[in-house]
Amino acid sequence: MVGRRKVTADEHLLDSQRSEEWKQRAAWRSLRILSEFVDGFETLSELDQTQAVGVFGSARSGEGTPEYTLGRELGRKLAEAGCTVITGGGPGAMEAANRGAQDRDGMSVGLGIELPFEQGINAYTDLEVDFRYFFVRKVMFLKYSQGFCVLPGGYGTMDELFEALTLVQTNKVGKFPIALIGTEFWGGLVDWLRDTMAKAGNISYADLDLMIVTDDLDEAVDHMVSNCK
Ligand SMILES: C/C(=C\CNc1ncnc2c1ncn2[C@@H]1O[C@H](COP(=O)(O)O)[C@@H](O)[C@H]1O)CO
Repeated sequence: MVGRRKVTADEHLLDSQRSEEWKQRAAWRSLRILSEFVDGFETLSELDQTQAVGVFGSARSGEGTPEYTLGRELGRKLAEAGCTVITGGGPGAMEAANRGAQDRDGMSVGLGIELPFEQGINAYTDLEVDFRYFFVRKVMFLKYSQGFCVLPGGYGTMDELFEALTLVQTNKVGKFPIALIGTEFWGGLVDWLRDTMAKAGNISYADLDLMIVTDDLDEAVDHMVSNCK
């Protein structure tokens, strides 16, 4: 613990300021990482038979916010379409989507992450796995989801979105539908991607078509169902 803050496994692994002995032990940490992959694959293998959609979005969109309402409705619609809903298992938009899936008796999955401040997985999951390492958890999102719906969010959401986009852009994964939900929230980013990033030649204009931007949840869900790999 640092003060009242818990030192996480990610922090231990990434800390470059430790003693030689500490650095030697980092090599053994790979076994712990391996065991986390094994646990994740074992627990989530039952999802191999389902069509699953990952939902990303802000941990801070609490109950009562428009984003929470949107996330819950999205979870409901995904479940009605027969999709399993996979989230980060946290609060805010993640909780909303898990809750919506359960509202319609859909399968609701939470991939939790160890954080410096204890929080636990939200109360609306049927299947959950807790990860110590963010990067292991990311592999699970990508392995077990066939598409992604992205609600308004912050850095965590951006990280997850751009990881998915990069994998599709570089052909590391095949067809992977991505829907950004909320034109007002996402519009500025998409304008910047086109008018600055694509204009500078850092992505191609065709790369903008790797995602749709919509306010229509039915359109987002249709995009998932008709394009899932
Ligand atoms: C900030 C608070 C809690 C954070 N708890 C999280 N639990 C699970 N997953 C999380 C958490 N925070 C971020 N994530 C992942 O990133 C995305 C949301 O990040 P953003 O920066 O809020 O957009 C989300 O999809 C998760 O996978 C206390 O309220």
